[in-house]
Amino acid sequence: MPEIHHKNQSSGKITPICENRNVKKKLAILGSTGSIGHSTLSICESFPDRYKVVSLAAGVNVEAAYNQCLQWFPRVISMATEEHAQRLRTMLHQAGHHEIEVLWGSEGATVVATHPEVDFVVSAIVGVAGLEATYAAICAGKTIGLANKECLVAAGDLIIAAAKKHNVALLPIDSEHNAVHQAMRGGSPNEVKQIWLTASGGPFRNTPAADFEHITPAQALKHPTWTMGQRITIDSATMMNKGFEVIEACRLFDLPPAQVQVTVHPQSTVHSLVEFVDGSILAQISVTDMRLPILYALAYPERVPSDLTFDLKLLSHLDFSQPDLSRFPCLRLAYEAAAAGQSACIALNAADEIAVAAFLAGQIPFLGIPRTIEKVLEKTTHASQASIQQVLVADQAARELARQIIAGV
Ligand SMILES: NC(=O)C1=CN([C@@H]2O[C@H](COP(=O)(O)OP(=O)(O)OC[C@H]3O[C@@H](n4cnc5c(N)ncnc54)[C@H](OP(=O)(O)O)[C@@H]3O)[C@@H](O)[C@H]2O)C=CC1
Ligand SMILES: CC(=O)[C@@H](O)[C@H](O)COP(=O)(O)O
Ligand SMILES: [Mn+2]
Repeated sequence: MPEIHHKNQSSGKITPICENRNVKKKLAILGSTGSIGHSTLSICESFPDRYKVVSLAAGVNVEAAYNQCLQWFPRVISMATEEHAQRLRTMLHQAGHHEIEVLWGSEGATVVATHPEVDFVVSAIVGVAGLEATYAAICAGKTIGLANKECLVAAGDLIIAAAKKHNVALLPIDSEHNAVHQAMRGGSPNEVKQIWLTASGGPFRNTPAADFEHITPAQALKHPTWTMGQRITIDSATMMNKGFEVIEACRLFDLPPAQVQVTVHPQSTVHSLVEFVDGSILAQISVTDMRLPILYALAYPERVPSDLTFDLKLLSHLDFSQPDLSRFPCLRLAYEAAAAGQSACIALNAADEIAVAAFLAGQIPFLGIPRTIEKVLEKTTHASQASIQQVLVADQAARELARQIIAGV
């Protein structure tokens, strides 16, 4: 059995580099209190002369948002609800900080993302909750560091069209797409034969099918190689995360699903591969630490020196194998949704979000996640969504359907 190295995401600090740069990139961070938000702020700490935090958006973690305000003094911060914004405002006012504007909801996050001083937006709110603000940032001409894959699953066509129209760079932070983005610099798009997204296989890579029904949330939340938020961790356990990533890759790199392959690579050191028509395969290899793809996106097109070094000994044993679609039906469902079109992709993501929450709440078993999604997809009819508002309407309908299925109505 090969030894798989320990998770090291965001462990330790990158040695701070002071460069006395005159021009700093000015950042909005959507999802600042989450795993990606935390890693992004760690980069800002390490490169104080390169990056300045202008605005933040968070959900319900008022304590963390308050601490970030005291460290970064953003011009504006937004919370998920009015109640959470009011609690944060009160804490800031009691500490004598009246200068930080506190907003809430999707509108508040949109103000954060489109702030006139901001030139780079890190999109890392989890789920479709981040869609409106990300879309608005693109339309406002901001460069996007995109971690939020659900945006591309639900509204990929609209996002890509807006990015083209406004000449905006969408720089992938998701580790696999970041790897593909790096490898793509080795050839032109029409020279690509196919891409290979690596999948860790999650905590149940070797679990027999008969045991899947009894998987608990605590077991599913133990990702073997990455430390991440709860939704993506469960999605990795079902391999829906890889399904979303297939759709994300189709959108970002303008490829049909047949040219986006998945290979199970439990070491999570090869972050993905691009196969070119001449037979060459370019892979991106680095530490299992999200700060590297975040730094790549923030610094692009430059490369910034860091001490996120990779130990070549970790390449002494690498495994790659085919995913097992019978034990991981979510990956099959995602390929089917990708082929079926936008309405199916919206339903795929919405049903998954509801089903994952129900699993974590102990309302459905692990296998209830794919069962719920499959039933929602069966009942989803094709319609065209020509605006973000129409996407959100379809998203709400699919959520309602998933809730009804879970309730057994
Ligand atoms: N973590 C990772 O390594 C990777 C993550 N991604 C993607 O990045 C995104 C973020 O993931 P991750 O950081 O792990 O997730 P987390 O759950 O750790 O963080 C989610 C963030 O979103 C905020 N949030 C949730 N709901 C709302 C809302 N309604 N309004 C405003 N903010 C909200 C949370 O705020 P609060 O905590 O205050 O409630 C938190 O800041 C996801 O789309 C994920 O798929 C992609 C690749 C890797
Ligand atoms: C870090 C990252 O990009 C995650 O999306 C990761 O890929 C999840 O691991 P899985 O490969 O198990 O889905
Ligand atoms: Mn990923």
